[in-house]
Amino acid sequence: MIAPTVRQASLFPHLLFPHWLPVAAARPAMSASWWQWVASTDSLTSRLTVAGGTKAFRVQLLRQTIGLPLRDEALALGIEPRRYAWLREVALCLDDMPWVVARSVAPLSQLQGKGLEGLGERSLGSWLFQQPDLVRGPLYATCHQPRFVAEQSASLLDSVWGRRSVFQHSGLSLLVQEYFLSTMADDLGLPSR
Ligand SMILES: C=C(O[C@@H]1C=C(C(=O)O)C=C[C@H]1O)C(=O)O
Repeated sequence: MIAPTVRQASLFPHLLFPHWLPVAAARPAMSASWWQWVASTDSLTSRLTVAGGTKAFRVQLLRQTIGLPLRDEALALGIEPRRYAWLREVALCLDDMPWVVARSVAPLSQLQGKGLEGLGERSLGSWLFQQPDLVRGPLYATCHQPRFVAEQSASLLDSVWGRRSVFQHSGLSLLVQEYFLSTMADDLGLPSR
């Protein structure tokens, strides 16, 4: 594959981007404003709450079930594709306007005793970032649209940037995939890429 020039990467990222790139490799195609969001490693819930100002932050649970992960999700978690997993899809909303949609995946066999099944509309981040031994793996970025399963998630598919990483905590590997929507760009005056 011939390496794209910075100009090509910024003009036609969809054509030149493999699905997931290490976040630093995606930087030439990303504005500085978006880099601040996509490359951040602290809690997205906290950042959205602050950025939203007086807007009310809410986690809208779109779907939470047991099912088979997508092939690239299983690869990211280092599990067999045919292994059942905990699947969670949410929209992170400010004043009921979705700014981010997220899909998280964890191997079912690793969930015992973690209490994640009862998370409901509490933010996964509020649980994750309380774990003292939490380790976050490298961040990857994409400009491709998310592949969600829940119908209402699919209708939200207007992602500007996506990112994902694997969190490790006491024997649990949790893949968290977050897609920043154009509604967030509009509300915060962020660039289109
Ligand atoms: C990982 C975090 O949790 C957020 C909340 C999620 C949820 O409730 O399912 C999913 C992804 C995150 O954007 C975070 O706040 O950084």
